Amino acid sequence: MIEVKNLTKRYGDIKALDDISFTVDTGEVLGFLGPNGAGKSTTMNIITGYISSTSGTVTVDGTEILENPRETKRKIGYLPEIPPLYPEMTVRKYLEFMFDLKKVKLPKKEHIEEIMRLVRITDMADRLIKNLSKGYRQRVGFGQALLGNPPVLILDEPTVGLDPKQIIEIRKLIRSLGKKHTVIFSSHVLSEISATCDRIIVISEGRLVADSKADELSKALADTQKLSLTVEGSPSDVLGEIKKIPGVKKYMKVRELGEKSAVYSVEYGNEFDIRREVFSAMARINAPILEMKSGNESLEDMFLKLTQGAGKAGR
Ligand SMILES: Nc1ncnc2c1ncn2[C@@H]1O[C@H](COP(=O)(O)OP(=O)(O)OP(=O)(O)O)[C@@H](O)[C@H]1O
Repeated sequence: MIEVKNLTKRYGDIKALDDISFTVDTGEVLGFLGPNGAGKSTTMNIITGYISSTSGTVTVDGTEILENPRETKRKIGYLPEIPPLYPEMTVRKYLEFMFDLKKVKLPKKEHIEEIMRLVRITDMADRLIKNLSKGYRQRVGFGQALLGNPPVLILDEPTVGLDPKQIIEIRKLIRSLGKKHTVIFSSHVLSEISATCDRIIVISEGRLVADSKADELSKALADTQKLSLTVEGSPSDVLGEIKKIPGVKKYMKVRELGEKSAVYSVEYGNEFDIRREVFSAMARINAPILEMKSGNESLEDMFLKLTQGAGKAGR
């Protein structure tokens, strides 16, 4: 359905995208994951025809965005990071306005009613957009993206700034839209993407570093867990005991805290939960644990791992 080929984008000296290629099949929900500044918005803006690439092509259902912008754009519903809403309009007026702007050729009233039902904003139809909560405003943004029933939906960080309840609702909405549409949706949060997508593409500094099924990537990234410990006692005794615990892969003293205690970092296999063993081991050597924190890998760790092992998670 979507074919992105050798996309490169320069902004002056900055190479925002460096030879990115991927395809998205019909009906697939693709997550586009990357830290801030990785090039997600740039890619989405090129796919939707808002900006041009320096080189490379984007084809949507057989038509090329640069050669055939009008026809190609009609196949795409786009929800930018900041949806283009008019706060002084009511929800219904705004959707009618966007319907006209997009020159949609469907029965207007019925189509807008259907979309409002789908994104569950019918109750808000006559409210001014400026009086809506952020979650409802985001739904109105989804509504405008759906005008004309485009087969492809491109959603740029659709859950940013929403509270946890709103995030769950929007995830549900994306999953239900994924039944009828091909969806690309970007985020810098792995859990966000893995909860909603079939497949994940990761970009970092403008390069594609992983392309894999959602569950495979989460599994690959989650094979190691980390524990941070603050323990009072002799570091050599503490490290000697940690070393003996089954499942421990890496361990080190991170820093000393005064004369008596130190912070340690322990990495262990995901199939283990070593917290109880750590507790018993430290009790054996009479070394009180002052703090124990489980920490999954940070996004930075994860990108480092992916960038170093680029292609490993690929399919
Ligand atoms: N109009 C522009 N002029 C110059 N540089 C730009 C422009 N737009 C983006 N960039 C740069 O291109 C790179 C990619 O930016 P982009 O906005 O695509 O990243 P992103 O992954 O969407 O990040 P974010 O989540 O922060 O929006 C960044 O280094 C950014 O500073």
